[in-house]
Amino acid sequence: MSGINEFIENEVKTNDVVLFMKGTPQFPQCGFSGQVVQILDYIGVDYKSVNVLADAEIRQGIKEYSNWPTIPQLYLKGEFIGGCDIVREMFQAGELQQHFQEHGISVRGAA
Ligand SMILES: N[C@@H](CCC(=O)N[C@@H](CS)C(=O)NCC(=O)O)C(=O)O
Ligand code: FES
Repeated sequence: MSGINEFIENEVKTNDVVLFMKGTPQFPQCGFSGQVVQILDYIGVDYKSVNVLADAEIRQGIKEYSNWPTIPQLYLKGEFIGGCDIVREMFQAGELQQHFQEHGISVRGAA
């Protein structure tokens, strides 16, 4: 396994929620990444973010890791959830919040 794969695996296994994105939550560098940040902030979950624009190897490596061609990529407990479209659709259906809760992640307004 390459060093990049190990780095990615470590990130997604040691942090409950990880968002691979362009830019930072404070300053997203792309609207797709920004949308996922807004949804996660609205739901009120804590998450680790990784800026793929800071490292070309991570930008490429994360696509191979998940077999998904684009950024952003959201992970929950080591599992790839999806990109912007999937996250938005799940959020609008109330499924994202439910999914987090089912995995023991506290969300805003939940007991
Ligand atoms: N429909 C995608 C939108 C994300 C997307 O198209 N990302 C592009 C542009 S930011 C991307 O990551 N391209 C490959 C790259 O920039 O490395 C989703 O649901 O996440
Ligand atoms: S950086 Fe251009 S669409 Fe995301």
